[in-house]
Amino acid sequence: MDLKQYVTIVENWPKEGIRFKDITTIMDNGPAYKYAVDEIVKYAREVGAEVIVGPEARGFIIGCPVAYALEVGFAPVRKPGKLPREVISADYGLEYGKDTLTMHKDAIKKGQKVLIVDDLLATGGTVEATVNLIQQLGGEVVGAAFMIELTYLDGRDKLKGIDIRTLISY
Ligand SMILES: O=P(O)(O)OC[C@H]1O[C@H](OP(=O)(O)OP(=O)(O)O)[C@H](O)[C@@H]1O
Ligand SMILES: Nc1ncnc2[nH]cnc12
Repeated sequence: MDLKQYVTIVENWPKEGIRFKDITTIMDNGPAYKYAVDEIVKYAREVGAEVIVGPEARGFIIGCPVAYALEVGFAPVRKPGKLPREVISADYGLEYGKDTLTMHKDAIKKGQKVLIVDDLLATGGTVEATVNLIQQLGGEVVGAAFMIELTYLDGRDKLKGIDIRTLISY
């Protein structure tokens, strides 16, 4: 399937100069959504993922159905003040901003094989912070999977040593 045809490009959103890749037009198409999830499920099986970790909010849209299909758990990465119990934190930069990410302290077991799933790899800041969180908890990052990669932002440079799978690139 040519998944790219289902991505909508929105010019100058949320800021002047950004070409926003809107994935809601993948999600609202049943076969396209299923194809994207199934491709990441295949990859998750290859790398032996024991738990899926996904960053708020678009990482939930794609990460949760992957975890469901594999019958493994899903651990959310959230912005500060959202998780109710004891958390660990990591700072990161975005294509259009700066923020902090958190995870529950008991979200990952030591030595657990973790696959990070998100909709899109841009500068790599979100995933770099997510890797930091998983490693603080003693998890082993076995891969990172995205529907979309913005290759011109060189996100892979921040993720040296991590196996990366993407379905569409710009
Ligand atoms: O590679 P990076 O430069 O870090 O950018 C990629 C991240 O940016 C977007 O999330 P955003 O923070 O906009 O939050 P959202 O999912 O809640 O919309 C996207 O869903 C990725 O998580
Ligand atoms: N250009 C972009 N489109 C969609 N999501 C993004 N997250 C970071 N950069 C993005």
